[in-house]
Amino acid sequence: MENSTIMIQMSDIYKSFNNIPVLKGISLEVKKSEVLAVIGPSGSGKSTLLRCLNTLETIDGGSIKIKGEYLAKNSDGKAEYADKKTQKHILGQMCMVFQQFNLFPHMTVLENLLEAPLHVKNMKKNEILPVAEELLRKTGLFDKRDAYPSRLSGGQQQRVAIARALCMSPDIMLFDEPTSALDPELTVGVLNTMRQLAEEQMTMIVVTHEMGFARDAASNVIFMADGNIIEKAKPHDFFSNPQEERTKSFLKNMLK
Ligand SMILES: Nc1ncnc2c1ncn2[C@@H]1O[C@H](COP(=O)(O)OP(=O)(O)OP(=O)(O)O)[C@@H](O)[C@H]1O
Repeated sequence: MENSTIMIQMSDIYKSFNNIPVLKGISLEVKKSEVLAVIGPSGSGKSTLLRCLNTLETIDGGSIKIKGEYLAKNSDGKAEYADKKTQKHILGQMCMVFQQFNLFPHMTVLENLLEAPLHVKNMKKNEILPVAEELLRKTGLFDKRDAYPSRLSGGQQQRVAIARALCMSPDIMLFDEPTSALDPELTVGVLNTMRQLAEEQMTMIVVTHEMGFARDAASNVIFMADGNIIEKAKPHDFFSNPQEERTKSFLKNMLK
């Protein structure tokens, strides 16, 4: 159940690629422990929205606040980013999981988990090892700890990617279509791991085409089309009684 602390606040976000607007004044808020599902047609700007949150893309206008701290501030209609130190501090609180798992192929599963805590956070191995092992147990991957990623199924690799992100103890997890590259039978394990995280009160934004997950694991759903948020609602209302025509026709196609 979400509480009232605002973890993410995006206000009036604009982003263009080659003068073509992709985000057209997006505003949203995510509260602590909220699971926000972002759905919408291909090209509507969902991935760009997430990528702007973790600075893989920069915004042109608007502001982004994470846990009350400005990552980017609106200044005369333009976005002005915080200094590098502040950015690093803010970004250290968020981890992102991608469609392609992006594991280090030359490292074992365990080494993948330990890499960032050891070399980004400068933690000691005896501090982080028990955390990593516990995460591997939780995601059902403990017996794979010494395997290389190429030996794992896509679903297992994605669960490693999630465990690796969690090893950084983030307050916020961003998921960009985490099951889209997986065969349907492999999505279940990944979605179950995400459901478990949601039950443990992790604050999450999940860009997904998995309507089942959005319906029963999300606390709120937004529908994006053409760079705008068209509709935002609680999952039950969103799926049983969408208000906007574009949402209705999207859902009709997706739930066919
Ligand atoms: N780096 C880039 N350079 C140029 N155009 C881009 C870039 N990244 C995204 N776009 C364009 O921005 C628009 C939105 O893309 P985005 O990936 O955010 O959509 P999406 O809703 O996540 O789509 P999908 O569901 O297919 O992943 C698309 O028209 C895309 O071609």
